[in-house]
Amino acid sequence: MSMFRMFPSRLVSLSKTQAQFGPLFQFVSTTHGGPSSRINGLLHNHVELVEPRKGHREFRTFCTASDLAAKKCVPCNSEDMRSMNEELANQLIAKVPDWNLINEEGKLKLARSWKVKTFTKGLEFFQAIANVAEAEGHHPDLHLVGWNNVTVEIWTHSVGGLTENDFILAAKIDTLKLSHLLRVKPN
Ligand SMILES: C[C@H](O)[C@H](O)[C@H]1CNC2=NC(N)=NC(=O)C2=N1
Repeated sequence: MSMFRMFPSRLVSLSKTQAQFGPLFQFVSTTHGGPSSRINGLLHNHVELVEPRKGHREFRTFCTASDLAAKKCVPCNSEDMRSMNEELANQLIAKVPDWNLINEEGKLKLARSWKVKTFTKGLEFFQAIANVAEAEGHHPDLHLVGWNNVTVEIWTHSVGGLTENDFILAAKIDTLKLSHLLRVKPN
């Protein structure tokens, strides 16, 4: 499949850096937002062109959670960083199925909650996540409520929404071995 083809536009925005190196690709809709758009950037993962639906063409990337976890967050202050739309967020949330996609007054975020064994194990939990966040230069919002309820929210503050960085961080958090800190849910 040729890398550059004209497709009806689906306004999806990622930073150029992410589009070049990510398994995703960037649609650039024409200025008038009309039907033509171009794919640019490398398609790292198999992309399937789903049958056109009423003039739209849909793409599915097959990047997996481990693909996301193996990637690196890009600096959030790059000038071409923009938040993604809900459609792409709904596609990407499938790659990190234990996370929830929340919409807080129009602001999209990723969120996930756990119950920890003790208050101090909650702090250990945060420290393990903080180590990943510091290594990535991308940071979550951490909540420890009622001594053992932990919630992690991830979004890109510089754009006020979601970017691929957020999904990368969520996928990396999911690779951490933290079950020893967690209360086992009564079955
Ligand atoms: C320069 C550096 O990219 C910024 O300060 C980072 C730090 N960590 C961050 N974390 C998150 N979640 N969003 C940001 O916009 C952000 N910006």
